[in-house]
Amino acid sequence: MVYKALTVAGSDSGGGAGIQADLKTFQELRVFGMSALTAVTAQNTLGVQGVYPLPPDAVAQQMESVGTDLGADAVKTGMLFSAEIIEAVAAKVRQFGWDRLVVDPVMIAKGGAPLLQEEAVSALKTYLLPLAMVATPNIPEAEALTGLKIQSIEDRKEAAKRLHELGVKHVVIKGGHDDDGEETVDILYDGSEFFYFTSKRIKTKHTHGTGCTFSAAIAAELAKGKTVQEAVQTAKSFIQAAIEHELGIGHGHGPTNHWAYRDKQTR
Ligand SMILES: Nc1ncnc2c1ncn2[C@@H]1O[C@H](COP(=O)(O)OP(=O)(O)OP(=O)(O)O)[C@@H](O)[C@H]1O
Ligand SMILES: Cc1ncc(CO)c(N)n1
Repeated sequence: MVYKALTVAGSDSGGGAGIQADLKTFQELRVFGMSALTAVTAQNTLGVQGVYPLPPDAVAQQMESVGTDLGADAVKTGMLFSAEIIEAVAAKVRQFGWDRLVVDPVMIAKGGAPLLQEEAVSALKTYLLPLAMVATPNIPEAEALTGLKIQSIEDRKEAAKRLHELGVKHVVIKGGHDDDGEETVDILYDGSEFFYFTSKRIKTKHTHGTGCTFSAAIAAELAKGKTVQEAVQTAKSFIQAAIEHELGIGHGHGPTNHWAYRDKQTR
């Protein structure tokens, strides 16, 4: 059986985040990867040097090409840049009935460069999040989407409930940014229960693209027909291995190691 996943995201020339992280992750998890590019970024481990969005029609046409021929068992979105691109992407998701949809609401790169225009946040809430099977905000993104200030686990649970009310079926609020403590905890809310995915916090500066890789791994597992809980568990193990076995390349915040999870399985 060949499982297929489509990523709708931006290109990271440095190869650690965006489309490149997504396709590498799909491949590592034995899922055929396809892409619709939303923007080209000139980017490396030191930061983002340039952002060149594509016309919304070009994004829609790439999705149309995939949808009318190959089809997709799961779809994920990453950097979408503008309200116009968000509307175009949501329309195609509806047209093809892509219900195994993971929305990673990418807003700001680690170095502070904006990857989503501020006025596009409401478009994300209106058009795309209601279609999501899973959404994976980090803490600052969950704050921007809900208007809440998130400090405690209780605050994160409240934010998850608010996002569920927008129509997101499963909300994962990631704990990478909560840098106290020895553990990272990702919280999953399915509308009735909370589930916790905990791992040892790794002390490293090489975390470029962790969010992209994590959400791509969820999409890959959903493409295989796994449940959301199973998919999040595999994604957590995948990103843990990728952070733990850092590559140590570039002069700034380096990429994670996309082949580490497979190495661990086959060793
Ligand atoms: N230092 C760390 N040690 C272990 N796991 C981590 C660490 N940092 C992040 N993670 C995990 O990586 C995943 C992504 O979380 P994070 O909050 O960093 O996403 P993000 O901010 O959206 O990433 P980015 O925007 O850089 O792509 C989560 O599963 C989180 O628990
Ligand atoms: C293209 C792109 N998408 C997402 C992120 C967030 O990590 C990034 N840095 N670059």
